[in-house]
Order: sequence, then C-alpha cells, then structure tokens
Amino acid sequence: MNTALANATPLLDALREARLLRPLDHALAHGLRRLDGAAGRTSDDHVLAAAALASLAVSRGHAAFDPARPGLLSDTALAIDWPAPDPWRAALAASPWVATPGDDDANTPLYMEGGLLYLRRYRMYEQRLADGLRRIAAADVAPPDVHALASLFDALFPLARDGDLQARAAALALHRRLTLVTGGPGTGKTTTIARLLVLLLAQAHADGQPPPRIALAAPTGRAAERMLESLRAALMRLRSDTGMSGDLIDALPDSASTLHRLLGTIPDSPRFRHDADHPLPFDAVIVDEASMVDLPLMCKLVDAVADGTRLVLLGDPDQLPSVEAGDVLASITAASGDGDALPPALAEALRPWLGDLRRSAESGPLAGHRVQLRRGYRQSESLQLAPLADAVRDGDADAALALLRGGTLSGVHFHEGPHDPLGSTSRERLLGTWRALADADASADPAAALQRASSLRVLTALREGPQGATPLNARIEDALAGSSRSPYFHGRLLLVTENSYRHRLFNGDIGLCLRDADGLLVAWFAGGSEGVRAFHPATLPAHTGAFAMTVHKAQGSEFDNVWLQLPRQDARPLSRELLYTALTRARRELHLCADEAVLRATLARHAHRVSGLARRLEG
Ligand SMILES: Nc1ncnc2c1ncn2[C@@H]1O[C@H](COP(=O)(O)OP(=O)(O)OP(=O)(O)O)[C@@H](O)[C@H]1O
Repeated sequence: MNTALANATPLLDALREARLLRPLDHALAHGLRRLDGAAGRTSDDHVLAAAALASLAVSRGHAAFDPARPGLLSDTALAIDWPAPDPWRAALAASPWVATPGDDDANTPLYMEGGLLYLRRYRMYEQRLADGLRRIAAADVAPPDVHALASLFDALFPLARDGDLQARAAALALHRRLTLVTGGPGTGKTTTIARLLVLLLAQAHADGQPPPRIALAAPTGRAAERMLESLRAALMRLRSDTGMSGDLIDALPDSASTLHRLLGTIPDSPRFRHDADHPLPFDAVIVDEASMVDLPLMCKLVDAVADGTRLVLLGDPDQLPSVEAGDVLASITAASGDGDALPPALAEALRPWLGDLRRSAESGPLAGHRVQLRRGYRQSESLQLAPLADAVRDGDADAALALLRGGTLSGVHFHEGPHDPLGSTSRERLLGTWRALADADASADPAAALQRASSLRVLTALREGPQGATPLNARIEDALAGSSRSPYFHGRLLLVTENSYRHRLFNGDIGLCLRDADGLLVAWFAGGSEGVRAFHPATLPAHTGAFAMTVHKAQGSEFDNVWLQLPRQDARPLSRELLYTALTRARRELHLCADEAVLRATLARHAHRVSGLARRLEG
C-alpha cells in the first residue's frame, strides 16, 4: 500500500495475475486503452485499473470504487501493491475519461465525486435517487383532520400518548409524503401499516373523497406474498379487537406485487413503463423489505412516485443490503435519524395525536421522516431470539457467545465446533422432516405440502466451498433420493434463481416437486387463484435445489426451523448483517453451527458497501 504513483508496477497486470477482475472489467480497461491509442495518448495504467475496479465494484454490491479501500473488492487479502489514494485520485481527476462535479456535460464513462470513482450510470442513479427522495420529502401534505380522525386514532393506538412508536409512525405518515418505518422482525411494521391504511381510508371518507388508491409492493415475489399475508392477518385482528366496520377493511388492497411488476417491466429494457413522465397512479405506495432494494431499482421507484403520492418504506436496516449495488436503506436511515426526537414544527403538528414529543435540532432534508420501532411483540413464542439478535447487531461477540453457550434462550441451539448438520446426531432428524414432505398426502394437497416446506431450511453463508449451499444441497439430495437420482424427484425442493415474468416466477421463489396420480412429476409453486400453480419441471426458469440455500437467497422469507451453517474458515462475505439476517429467518427454532473464531470474525465485520448516497442526503 501507499506506493507513490511513479514507482508503481503495472497495476492492471497485477490485477490480472490476482484473477480479481471479470472479463467485463478487463474489457472496459482495454476499450479505454484502445481509444487512448487512437487519440495518440499514452494510457495511465492506474486510470485503466481504476476503471476496471469501478466496474468490478458494482458487481460486488458497491455503488462506486473507493481508491482508499481497494481491498474491499476481494474476498481474500491480495498481495498487490496498491497505489496511495491521493495521487491515484489526482491521476483520475486529470484523466480525460473521468468527469468531476462541474463538468457534468462531458460524456465520460467515469465520474469522480466525494473521493469515489463511479461508472457514470451509477453516479446518475445515486444523484437522481437523492434528488427524488428530497423532492418527495419536501412535498406538502394537506394537514389531516384531527377532529374527524382523533377517536379512530385513539382506538387504533390507545398508548399513543405514552410513547408508542407505532402510533408515532402512523401519525408521521399522515403528515409526510415520505416515511420510513424501520425495525427488526416482529416489531409491528405491518401492524402499523394496517392501521395507517385504515386511517387514510377514514380520512378520505371524512373529506368526501374516494378511497385512496394504495399499492403494496416488495422486492421479491415471496416478500410480497408475506407482506400481504401479514397485512391480512393484522386487518383481521383489527376487526376482532376493535369491532371496526368491515367496509373500511374491505376497501383495503387485496394484492401485493413485486416492485418490477408494480413499475411495469418492458421486455429487453432496463426501463419501466412507469417513470417520472408516467408516474404510478396511486395515492400511497407501501414498500416492504426495503433493505433488499438495490440502487437502480430504488432510483426508478422514486422517479415514478408522483409529488402527490405517499411513499412508505418498511424494512430492517440491520439486515444485509441488497446483493446488487447500493446500501440504499442504510444510507436513507442514516440521513433520517432514528425519529426519537423530531424537528420542532413537526413535533408541534403531531402534538394533537401524540402529546408532547422530544424536539431535535436536526434539520437535514430527511430529518423527521423515520421512526425506528424497537419493541418486539413476538416474545411469547417458543423462540427467544431478541437478546442474541441484539448482541449480533451490536457486534458483541462475548455477549453472543455467552448467550449461545449458556443455552438459556428457548429455541436457540448452538453446535459449537466443526458440526455438520448432516452428521450423525442431527442427520435423521433433518432427513425425516424432508421425507415427510413427500408423504402419501402430499400429492393430494400440494398447497399444504408447500406450506410445510417452510418448516425447515439449512442456511449457509456461502454458495460454494465445503460448507456452501451447493455441496450441502447435493449431499441432502443424495441422502434423500440416492446418488443416481433423476434431477427431479418426489419431494425435491426447488429454488428459482431468475425472474421470469412469463411464468410469474421470481428469483427466490420456492417450489416443491410431487408425483401426481399418473406418476408424473409436477413442480408446485405458491400463487394463482387456487393458491398453488403447477409447472412441468422441464419448463421452469433457472433453478436449483432448496434444501440448503444461502442467507442472501433466504432474505425476505421465514422458516420454522433454521439450521445455520457457517464456514470453518473466515471469509469476507461473513458479517454481522449476514448473521443477523440469518438468525431472524427463524420462527420457532434456530440451530447455529459455528466455531468461536469464525463467529468472532463474523461479528467483527460489517457488510460494508461503498456509497455516496448518505452524503448526498445530508444537509
Ligand atoms: N401494538 C401491538 N400490540 C400487540 N401485538 C402486536 C402489536 N404490534 C404487533 N403485534 C403483534 O406482533 C406480531 C408481529 O407484528 P408484525 O407482523 O406487524 O411485525 P413486523 O415488524 O411486520 O414483522 P416482520 O418484519 O417479521 O414482517 C403480530 O403477531 C402482531 O399481532
């Protein structure tokens, strides 16, 4: 590190030898070199290498390349003599391929801002998203009619004046076009939204307006389904708890879609039917699992939200960021504060609903647009996860290990050391559960069998390697159906790995293969008017086995019983966010297989993403 530019060895060659770059990244560097040659210029090796690294950075989930932290792009420590960041940035700023603020008109492939090198398109996404969020946040909202809504609000939130954060979130969303409701699993995000929607309906009714048009969406099909299921359950509870009229509840949306479907995909185009010129025709757009939304998609969503539309983002910022570029929810939450204290004018406006509130001096464009829900309401259930999730989120390895070894958390089991879920002690238990999926009744009732499929999942940090999802899946399938099995067998769990609008199957969807009465294998997936849809396995979009899957693929899903297998060696993808996301997939029982050193290394690391979004949203 810190080698002066003049003494540096050819960096592009070193990157090639280290096999860090993809062919696409090399192609960008070589294209620039060719163009330099055609223009009679000598290429600067460090500029070409940085261009290739900016391209690689996007594929690794970063919005840009940071010359001060090139090591972030590799899963292992590389023996590369990286240039010192300041001279490297100076060389980039002087390059004809790199624009900097002030020369926005130059049509260069690269853009440097805030010390970060962007592919131009990603810089544009970031800036457009920041502008769009500021626009929505600043849009005026007609003050809600306190008189007309007060008794309903009090009935929905009896503890509103006692610091109930759910009440605060709902009141905030009545007064704002942009609201973020964040919190861990079971903190009542969906419950709060159900109540907010009832309030919005009641307000429209009181104003003599038609019911508001409401869109519910999530990044994946599975997350959208879960959102709808939870919302329905919350509305049913509301009906029985408050004796609320069915009319209000019946007027609420009865479907939720993926963000892609909401925005309207155009075949073979990265654009959507809804954009700034053709905004979404809704009064409120509610997006669940916002931590999974990547930078380009969030940018396009925000573009398509009209000035008069409410945008409510729900999510858990402590979860893994999206696999694709960006750290969007974390950046937005960082810029919006935790909502414990509110800007004075807002605190005053909310006083009729919530009583006196703490006031803050924060004045950024997103200040006062977020509420972080803290109280978990799923405590009574058999799984006592909260203390462990807190320790993991805080990166407190001593506390996490003490909790795990103490064995006092109900439903939490620690298998310390080189434990293998398919080893002798747990093997039959796991295989027995999966075999039961393929019992005699399964084909008769595929919906119930599919439901049971979420009773157990092995989650892994990595896809490949000895403790990766791919080999574990193969071993489970061997054990269930023999090593000479056909690719599809009765009881095989499938995981879709690409979006197919034709099939209405999406990346992350889980299916189950069952033999029908004629002996033919059918792949069943949730959805459709019957609750399940049947496909011929050979016609499915890209898919893999799903007995074991990566934590990334499991994001947005929950399972009764989770076996989490960490690798035996530390690896860069391990982070506290990954572990937190994995733990919080469990509904009833969690088994964690890990050794101390790997667990400590995991908790010492953040799933860090290079991004300039938080900076753009400040001040
Ligand atoms: N204020 C409350 N009082 C009592 N129970 C509540 C309250 N809020 C939520 N719950 C209960 O807690 C459980 C979880 O609520 P909910 O589904 O709204 O949480 P969530 O944050 O959306 O969870 P997830 O992130 O897992 O989707 C539900 O059973 C719900 O009835």
